[in-house]
Amino acid sequence: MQGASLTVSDIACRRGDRLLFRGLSFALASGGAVQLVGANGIGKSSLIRILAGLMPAYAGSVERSGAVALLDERPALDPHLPLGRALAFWQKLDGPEDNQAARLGLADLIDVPVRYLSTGQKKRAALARLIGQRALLWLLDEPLNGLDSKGMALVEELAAEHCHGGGICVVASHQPFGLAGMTQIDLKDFAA
Ligand SMILES: Nc1ncnc2c1ncn2[C@@H]1O[C@H](COP(=O)(O)OP(=O)(O)OP(=O)(O)O)[C@@H](O)[C@H]1O
Repeated sequence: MQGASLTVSDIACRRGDRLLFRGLSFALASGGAVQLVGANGIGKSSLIRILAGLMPAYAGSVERSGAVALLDERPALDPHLPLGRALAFWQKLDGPEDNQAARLGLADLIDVPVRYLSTGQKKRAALARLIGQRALLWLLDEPLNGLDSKGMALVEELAAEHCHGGGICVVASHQPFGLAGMTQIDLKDFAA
C-alpha cells in the first residue's frame, strides 16, 4: 500500500450548541498511528466521524489520501442473515480479498444469524468486514470493547500489520493500545 495520508488542520467540533474542541491539528503518513484519548463525552467519536467524512468540522479542514474504513459499535452487517452471508454481501462489493474470518475465530459461526452473536463475536465480525475493505485509513472507535484478552491482542496485531503494510490507524480508546510508534492525542488539551 502506498500513499496513505491524513492531515487535520486547526479543526473545531461543535455538537448541538456546544463547541467540544478547537485548534486540533495533526498529520499522519503511511504507517502512522495515533490514539485519541479523553474523558467520556469529550468528543473522540465525534472526531472519528469528522475524519470519516460523516460530519463536517465546525472549522478547519481534513485532507485524506486513501480509502477510509470505519469500525464503531454499529457493525454494518444484516442482523437477520447468517454471518457467512452477511460477510459475503460485503465481499461482493469490497472484493474477494481474505477478510481473515478464520483468524478472527469466526469459522464456526458462519451459520449463526448476526443478531445472535455475542458482543465480542459481533466485534470480530465487524473486524472481518473492516479487513475485507482493504482501505488505507482505519478509523477504529473503541475497537477493544467487548473483546476477550486474546481478541484485544489480535486487534493490536492487526493494527500493527496494517501500519506495517503502509496503512494508517486512528484509534479512539479508553484502554491502552499497544502499537509501536503510536502517538497520543488527549482531547482535553483542545477542549473549548
Ligand atoms: N447528534 C448530537 N447532537 C448533539 N450533541 C451530540 C450529538 N452526538 C453527540 N453529542 C454530544 O457530543 C459530546 C461528545 O460525544 P462523543 O460521542 O463524541 O464523545 P466521546 O469522547 O466519544 O465519549 P465516550 O468516551 O463516552 O465514548 C457528548 O456530550 C454528546 O452528548
